[in-house]
Amino acid sequence: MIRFENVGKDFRKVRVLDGVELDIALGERIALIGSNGAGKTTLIRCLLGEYTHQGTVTIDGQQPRAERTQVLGRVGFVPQLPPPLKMPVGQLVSFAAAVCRSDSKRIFAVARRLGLDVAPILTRPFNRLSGGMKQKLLIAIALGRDAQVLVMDEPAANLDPEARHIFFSLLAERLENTTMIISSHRLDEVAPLVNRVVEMDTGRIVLDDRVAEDSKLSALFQVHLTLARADAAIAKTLGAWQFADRGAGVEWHGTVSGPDRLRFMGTVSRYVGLLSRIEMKEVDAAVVLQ
Ligand SMILES: Nc1ncnc2c1ncn2[C@@H]1O[C@H](COP(=O)(O)OP(=O)(O)OP(=O)(O)O)[C@@H](O)[C@H]1O
Repeated sequence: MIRFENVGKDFRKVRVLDGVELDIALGERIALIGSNGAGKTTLIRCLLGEYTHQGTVTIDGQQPRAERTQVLGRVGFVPQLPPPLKMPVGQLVSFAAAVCRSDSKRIFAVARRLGLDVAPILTRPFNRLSGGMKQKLLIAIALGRDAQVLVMDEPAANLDPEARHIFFSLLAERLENTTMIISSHRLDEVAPLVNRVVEMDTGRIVLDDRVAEDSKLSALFQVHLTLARADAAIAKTLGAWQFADRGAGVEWHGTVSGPDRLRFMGTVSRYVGLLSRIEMKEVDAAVVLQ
């Protein structure tokens, strides 16, 4: 589906991509990881046809640079930083729907599932939305269409736990017929979403590995924590994960998305001295949890 052949890129004589070779099949979900400046965004920009480069990039045989309109019609993109657009939200969605041969209603429906009601903000300039609202709208634009390729740069970074769970469920609905590339600095953020990990360092691919898929993207875990004593800092953290206090600040209940398990454990590990019990059980996501 996607092929990078000996792709190189220089910015003012500085080598930023160097002989990148990568073949990605339909249905593969790639975590593109690497430290700051490794070349991830540059590789994505080459895939989107935004840069000239050495070597060849093809999406299903088409070259993004030469056939940009056709290729972009098939690629959904969620950028790491929202573009500074002053365009009103309604106009932006109509424009995106027209370019992607989709329909505004479909984009609005995805936004609504993510918890963003677009109706009251149709006339508001995009750059006046909050970070989370912008992210939800950009995800809705990318997913509210029939894209065969989804390219996402840290897509869930600004989402609250509930919206993250819905986002993972939306991705789960697309697994069969979509190729995904998810870029991140942190493997723990994206590893549960993917079946292959590609790591870059100074413009080269230094690791290309398969990942075992033993948990569904849409999985949900019920979590019960018992603390040795109540503590304001952990209460605030658990509150941000939408956990409920079930007993004097020491008994906490909540749900965590399957792909967020590692992230959740990482967060609570900061308070390991306070944890006297932790129980995590997979539950049917369709069941309404208390
Ligand atoms: N437009 C540009 N002009 C000059 N240098 C650039 C440009 N874009 C990127 N670079 C340089 O290319 C290198 C790779 O940058 P890139 O943004 O691809 O890395 P990255 O892996 O996405 O990093 P991050 O995780 O920090 O976003 C960096 O050294 C960066 O300074």
